[in-house]
Amino acid sequence: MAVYTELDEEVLRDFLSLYAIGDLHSFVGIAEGVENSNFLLKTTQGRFILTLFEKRMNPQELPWFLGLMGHLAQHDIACPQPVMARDGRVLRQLAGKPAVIVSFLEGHAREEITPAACAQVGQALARLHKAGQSYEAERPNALGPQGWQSVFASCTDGGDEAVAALITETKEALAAAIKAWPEANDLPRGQIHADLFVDNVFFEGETLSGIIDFYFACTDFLAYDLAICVNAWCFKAEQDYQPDRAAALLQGYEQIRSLSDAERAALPVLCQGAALRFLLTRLYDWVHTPAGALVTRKDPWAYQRRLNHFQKVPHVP
Ligand SMILES: Nc1ncnc2c1ncn2[C@@H]1O[C@H](COP(=O)(O)OP(=O)(O)OP(=O)(O)O)[C@@H](O)[C@H]1O
Ligand SMILES: N[C@@H](CCO)C(=O)O
Repeated sequence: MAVYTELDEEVLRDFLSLYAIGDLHSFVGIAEGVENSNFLLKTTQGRFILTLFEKRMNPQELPWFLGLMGHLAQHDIACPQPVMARDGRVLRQLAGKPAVIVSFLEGHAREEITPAACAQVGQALARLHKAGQSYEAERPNALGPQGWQSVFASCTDGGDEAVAALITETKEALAAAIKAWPEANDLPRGQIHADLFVDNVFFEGETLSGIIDFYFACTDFLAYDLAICVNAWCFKAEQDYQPDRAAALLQGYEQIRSLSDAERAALPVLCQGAALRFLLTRLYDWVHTPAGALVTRKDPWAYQRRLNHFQKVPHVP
C-alpha cells in the first residue's frame, strides 16, 4: 500500500482552493506504488492525482522531475502534467510534505505482455528520448555504476544465508560490469525514464495510453533505458527470456529513433548493468525493510537470473 500520510478533507479543500481545478467531489488513497502517497481526486472539473512525496525523495530534486514531466507533456508525450496553482507554482506543501497535483491518465498496467505491446513501449520510449533532447537541465544518474557500488556496500552485513550467497555471487559481476561500462562520450545521452516497468505503462485496450512515475528519471545513455525495458518487459515467469518481445521492443524503438552501431554493440553490457541496478536496489530493500513493514519487498533473485542470462547470452535480442 502507499498511503503513508492521512489527509483531512477540510485541509484538502483549503489546499484545492489554491488551484483552478474545481471543487472537491471525493478523494481516495491509491494502494499501488511504494515510494510516495498518492490520492485520486475527483473535482467538478475531472480527475487528478495528488502526490505527497515521502522521505526517500530529495525535495531539491523535485523541480527537475516536474519540469521534465511538463516539458514532455508539452511535446505530446502522454505523461502526467503537473498542474499549476493560481500563483503559478506546481510544488507546494501539504500535511508537512512536498505535494503536487498532476493530470490523470486513462488506462491500466497490462497483465498480459505481448510482442505488440513491447513494440509500442519501444516507440513510446524513443519518442520520450527525442522529446527529452530539448530539456537541457541534467540530472546525473544516482543509480549508475558509482551508485551500484555504494548500494552494494550498504547491503553486505545483513540477511540470511541466501542473501549472503547472492552478495558473494554479485560481487564479481558488479566489478565486471563496471569495467566494461561505456565512457560518458561513447554513446548518445539524454533524459531517460530509468524505471519503465510494466506497472508504469498504461494501456487502454491494446493501445498504449500513457507513462507514469518519472521519479527515477535522469540524464544517461539513451540505450540504457532500452536495456532497462528489455529486463522489465522481455522475461516470462521472472526468468525465461523472450527474444520475440525484445525484437519487437527494439523494432518499435527504431521506428522512431535509430540505434547506432555502438549502441547496438553496447546493449548486452547495458542489459547486465540494468539487471544489476534492480538486483541491488531490491537487495537493499530486502536487507533493510523490517519484517512486518507495510511494503512488500520485491525479489532480487529475479534480477540475478536476468543478469546470468545476459552474461551467458551476450546479444540482444
Ligand atoms: N497520472 C496518473 N494517472 C492515473 N493514475 C495514476 C497516475 N499517477 C499514479 N497513478 C496511480 O497511482 C499508482 C501509484 O503511482 P506510482 O507508481 O507513481 O507510485 P509510487 O509510489 O511513486 O511508485 P513506485 O512504487 O512504482 O516507485 C499507479 O499504479 C496508478 O494506479
Ligand atoms: N521498478 C522497480 C521498483 C521501483 O522503482 C523494481 O521493480 O525493482
